Amino acid sequence: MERLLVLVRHGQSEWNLKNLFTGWKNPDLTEQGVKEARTAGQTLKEMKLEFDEAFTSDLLRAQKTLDLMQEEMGTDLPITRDQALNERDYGDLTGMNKDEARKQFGEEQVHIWRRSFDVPPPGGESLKMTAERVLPYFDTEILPRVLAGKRILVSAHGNSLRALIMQLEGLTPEQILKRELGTGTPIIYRLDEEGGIVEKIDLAE
Ligand SMILES: O=C(O)[C@@H](CO)OP(=O)(O)O
Repeated sequence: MERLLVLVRHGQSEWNLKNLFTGWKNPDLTEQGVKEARTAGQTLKEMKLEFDEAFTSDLLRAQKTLDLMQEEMGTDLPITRDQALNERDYGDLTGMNKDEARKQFGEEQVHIWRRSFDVPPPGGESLKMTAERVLPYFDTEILPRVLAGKRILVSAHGNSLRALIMQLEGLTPEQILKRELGTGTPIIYRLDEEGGIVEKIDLAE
């Protein structure tokens, strides 16, 4: 039985390009983001990976990434969209330029908001809070399917995927916060019957 789980962060969005805190805002992909998504689909096709179902967030950039990947793979998978997989909510920082925020609040404070485990940005979610909604969803909706032999593709976001990867790979908060996920770069996992990792191929490495 092939217990295949592939995670992909959406391609570059307009707000990634403008260096704005994005969170639950809904910008589209840039031209480069479209290319990244297509390349991700082509790569999975070249690797002869096949899927039974796909999951994505409630946000356009992740949904569109999945659609473009499917176009390249020539598939029409059943898709489940859920806001549990959305990006971390950046609260009051949403829409602010990341360099401007550093000038206003200081480099260290902004780093704490972006990459500490349990300090939320004002009015937003910490990675811990993000994990508290992503992981129950993963554990009830996605993992059981993978363990039952369904091959699953997940298109989501930098911080919602960090939460997933932290659990999957058994990483500490320090380890996961150092891990940056490239846009449109799939990570391929094959799991054993208990959800342990048998094989991991990170196309960014
Ligand atoms: O702005 C955001 O929503 C995220 C992802 O682009 O940013 P960060 O890398 O700062 O968590």
